[in-house]
Amino acid sequence: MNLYLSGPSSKLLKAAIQITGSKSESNRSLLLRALYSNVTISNISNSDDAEVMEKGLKISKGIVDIHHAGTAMRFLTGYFASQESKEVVLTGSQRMTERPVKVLVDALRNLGADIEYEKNDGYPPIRIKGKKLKNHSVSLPADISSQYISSLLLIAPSLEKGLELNLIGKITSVPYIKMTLALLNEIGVETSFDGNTIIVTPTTSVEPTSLVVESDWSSASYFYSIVALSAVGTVIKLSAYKRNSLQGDSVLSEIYQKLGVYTVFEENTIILSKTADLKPGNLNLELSDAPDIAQTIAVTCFGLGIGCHLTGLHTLKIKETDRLEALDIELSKLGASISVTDKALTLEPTENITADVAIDTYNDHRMAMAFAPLAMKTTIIVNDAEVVSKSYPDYWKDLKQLQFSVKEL
Ligand SMILES: O=C(O)C1=C[C@@H](OP(=O)(O)O)[C@@H](O)[C@H](O)C1
Ligand SMILES: C=C(OP(=O)(O)O)C(=O)O
Repeated sequence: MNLYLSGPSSKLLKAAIQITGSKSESNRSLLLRALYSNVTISNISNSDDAEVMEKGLKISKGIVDIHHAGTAMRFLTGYFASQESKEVVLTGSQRMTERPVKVLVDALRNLGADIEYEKNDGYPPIRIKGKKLKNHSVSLPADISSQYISSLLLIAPSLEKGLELNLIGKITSVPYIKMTLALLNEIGVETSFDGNTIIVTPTTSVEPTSLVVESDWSSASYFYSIVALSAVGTVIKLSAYKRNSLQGDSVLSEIYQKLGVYTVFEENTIILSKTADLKPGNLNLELSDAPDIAQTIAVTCFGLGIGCHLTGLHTLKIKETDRLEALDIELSKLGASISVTDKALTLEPTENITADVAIDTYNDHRMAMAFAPLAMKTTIIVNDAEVVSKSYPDYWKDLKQLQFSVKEL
């Protein structure tokens, strides 16, 4: 499905949108519920990634296909490795077979797991024979993906002696590790994170706990972008958010203030207002704590005609696509002056945006969602627009609510 988009006739927007639950919090909560049956969950994400996670957790034998869901791949690897009597082959989309799992598999093997590669060493598909994991201490590199660490932490309290992790190298995507620990704490598991060492106490049962998933901040980023590209006076309300978010992407409220978007909290709603037409000379940001909002920010800056220098992007090459390359190609088509390395992106200020360009999305939901706000400035085509369902199935419906014209080609 390719979509032709144009923005609302008035650039002064007023709207209120309910955003689905965080896929990161949902997939952690689902795993914890599978381990501790008296955990209940509300505001769970309606995304494909949460759906494949929920289905995967119910399978005991045979093939578990998690499609494009990185968290499901990594979290289920730890889960199945520690579940006696289960034997599965965990696999996913073509792209998933190119996303590395070696660091996690090595760590689990060191704990005693039985995991074999079905095709290429270091990559899915993998055959996992569940076992009681005997060891309780392991070291692993922490600079490639935090999902490996979260996977180990999620099963940690169910291990006989708990778990001690020694993290090697510069820890990446730290807020996601803290989110995992916070959710463990919420169900009553004791943890500590001191320097490079994380310790999780063994826990056989937990008190009945109801986990309320906060709505997804990465999904909110596209509305921050739309507000930044709109006229002064625009107000968009998003729910349901928490003042003390576990999601690192909540840093959006600080970042977009530099682009004239002011955020206030009112109960469980964030109110985004365009208060000024700001044009900072150049936006310099280090995003290793919030990699998923890099595409949104790069596209917003392009739409505003300002330059940016984004660093800390070393994880982007192994996500749904090589996001640095994809941004380079697609922003260039629109007339951007952009350069990328394997961990940074630099955009020069440009005045003009080429109209009616068809943006390729590379099976990456965030390519589709990050480029759509440019319809505030020009007409644009988004190819294979259905990719958004990975994290935000209602995205196009919600843009229509903002009076965007969304037409199938
Ligand atoms: O743990 C999580 O829920 C996630 C961690 C991040 O991945 P990396 O740790 O691989 O950067 C992030 O990009 C992904 O969307 C979700
Ligand atoms: C990187 C992402 O997801 P995952 O790694 O879970 O596939 C994402 O949603 O941007």
